[in-house]
Amino acid sequence: MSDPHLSTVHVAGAGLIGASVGLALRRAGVHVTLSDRDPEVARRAGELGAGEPRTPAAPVDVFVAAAPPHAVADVLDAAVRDGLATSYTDVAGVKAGPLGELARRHPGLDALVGGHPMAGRERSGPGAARIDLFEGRPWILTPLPATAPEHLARVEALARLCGATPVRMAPDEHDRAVALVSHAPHVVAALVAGRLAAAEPAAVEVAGTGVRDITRVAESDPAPWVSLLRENSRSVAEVLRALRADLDAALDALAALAADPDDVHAADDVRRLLAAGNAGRARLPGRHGGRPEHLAVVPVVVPDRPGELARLLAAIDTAGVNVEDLAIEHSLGQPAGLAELLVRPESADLLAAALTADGWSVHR
Ligand SMILES: NC(=O)C1=CN([C@@H]2O[C@H](COP(=O)(O)OP(=O)(O)OC[C@H]3O[C@@H](n4cnc5c(N)ncnc54)[C@H](O)[C@@H]3O)[C@@H](O)[C@H]2O)C=CC1
Ligand SMILES: O=C(O)C(=O)Cc1ccc(O)cc1
Repeated sequence: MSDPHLSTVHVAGAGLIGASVGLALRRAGVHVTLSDRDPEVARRAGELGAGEPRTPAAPVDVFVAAAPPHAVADVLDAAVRDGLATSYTDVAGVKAGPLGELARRHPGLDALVGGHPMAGRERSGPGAARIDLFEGRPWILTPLPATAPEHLARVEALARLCGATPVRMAPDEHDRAVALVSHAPHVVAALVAGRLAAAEPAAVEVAGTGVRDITRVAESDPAPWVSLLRENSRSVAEVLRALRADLDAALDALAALAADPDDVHAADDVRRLLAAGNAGRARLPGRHGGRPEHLAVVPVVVPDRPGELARLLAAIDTAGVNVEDLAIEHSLGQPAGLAELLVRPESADLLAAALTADGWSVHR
């Protein structure tokens, strides 16, 4: 199929996702107009460069509904009735409900393709928008049985212009997938973080990076998540029920160990639960949304003096090794931090040797 025509887009809902879409499309040369239920939000998004805050003068190539999930069906319904575009899509985190509702209101509508970019932040509003938010991320497209190929191709082109990789799924397949990889984990993160809210200060103060890592998304504003969980309640409940069975198994094993610390069966049950975690985590795609990346870690001690990190980066550059990621562990009052350099396994020995030769303390 030849490249679909895509030079004008209207984004309705100029918050985090809508404004990020606008920024990315404008960079790609697309003419973007914006609207929001709150005109001040559209004005602010426009000021930040996400598009022109006005109704388009003529039908656009694609209309993007970037409003909260519960509002998407009404926003798309009004746009379709007003004939605002050639193709229609949305970005909501749940698909079967809103798209099913729209298909009921417009039977046979062939111009609609559901969409969901798998990228976000813990903050909302246009001020949190990022031009590169979708770079290298999957953008799930959920065509309906009536969707015509030209509209699917046009919305795929929009996802690509935003830097994302389009992935096709059926709407209910999407809802089950995001329940597993996003919605249920969000609830669990919130529950774990919730345990900290009323805990003894002395306990919270010794928290390390582990609890920080698994509770990152618990920083999010609850309101949009209530909306998502309401719309995807069945699929999320299914994942949480399975998790409850795992928790019960962990509790049984711990009770057995409390009664008899030498109970080898109970210890093996605990080991199996933790090993299942290793297996699940190993299946997660890498940062670029591709196949799992098994990166090696090269930990290096960085003295707590000005310029040391820059000196380390220069040494890595000299070694000619590509660092895929970098994390720094540092405790206040400690004379040194630990930089964890993530590299492809075949480069780890080379980097460790080069840094050691340059006088760095490499912990391997
Ligand atoms: N926040 C995230 O991490 C992600 C969110 N999404 C989806 O993107 C959509 C928007 O979410 P965010 O940008 O995060 O929220 P946001 O709160 O930053 O922006 C939503 C905007 O929609 C506007 N709005 C509400 N009702 C409207 C209506 N009827 N017509 C026009 N505008 C309306 C609000 O005034 C607000 O400015 C949601 O459907 C969400 O599920 C998708 C991927 C990631
Ligand atoms: O933080 C993460 O892991 C995300 O992937 C963010 C995210 C949040 C909400 C969505 O609907 C989609 C993606």
